[in-house]
Amino acid sequence: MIGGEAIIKITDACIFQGLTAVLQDVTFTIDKDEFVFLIGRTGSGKSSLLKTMYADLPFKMGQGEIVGYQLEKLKKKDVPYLRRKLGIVFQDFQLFPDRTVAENLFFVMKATGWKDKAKMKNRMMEVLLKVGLGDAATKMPHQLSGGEQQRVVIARALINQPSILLADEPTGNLDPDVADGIFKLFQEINNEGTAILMATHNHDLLRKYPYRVLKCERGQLLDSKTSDITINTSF
Ligand SMILES: Nc1ncnc2c1ncn2[C@@H]1O[C@H](COP(=O)(O)OP(=O)(O)OP(=O)(O)O)[C@@H](O)[C@H]1O
Repeated sequence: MIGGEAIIKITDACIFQGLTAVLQDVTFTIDKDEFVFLIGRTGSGKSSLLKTMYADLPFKMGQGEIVGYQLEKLKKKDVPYLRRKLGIVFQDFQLFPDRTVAENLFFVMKATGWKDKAKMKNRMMEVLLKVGLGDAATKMPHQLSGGEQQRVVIARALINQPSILLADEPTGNLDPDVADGIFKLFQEINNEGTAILMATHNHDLLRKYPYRVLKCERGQLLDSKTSDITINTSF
């Protein structure tokens, strides 16, 4: 186990897409309760880094520990357990369009070992209330706005009380006002003790909220804790 309050500790890692090294010498730590932005130009490696964190891409070099799992030693059978401890808000993890919101949430619960119907129903309502959608359980995704659908995706990510949320462009396709609401929801979740690592291209958010920044640039990962990072250029 990693000491202190770290939830993610990556040392000398290399992030690969196939045989191509997308990022090299990646070293960073994220503590419990931290909110961290992940930025960089399109194609610079943000999604690849996040995917490596939840074992969608193999961890081939260096050491990595996330929510108590050693990434370099991770077995295929461990992956679902790792993912249970992470909340993942990704654009390619969207809702099933032909199932209600409740069915979408129950699907994840069943897949992650929930069995007791009453407990499942309670938890479903809890996470929907948390994201401000207490009346959405019986709706189909297409009956919800883009922002509301994103809230359901966040509710789904919260089901198993993750200690960190990994989010890839969660405000990407939303109007600025709606995006702001979604961002505030992430802040609330963070204030209640869940760490957040959020990839974003949204300059306004970065200017408005001076959280720590990790930046993918020319095959390296820069950290605002230790380097001067410009957020105005080279997105
Ligand atoms: N499935 C894949 N197979 C092979 N190469 C990939 C794949 N996905 C991404 N890449 C490559 O890996 C590099 C990093 O891509 P990645 O998607 O991680 O960037 P990103 O910073 O998330 O970009 P964006 O801001 O556009 O989402 C790019 O050169 C990209 O072309």
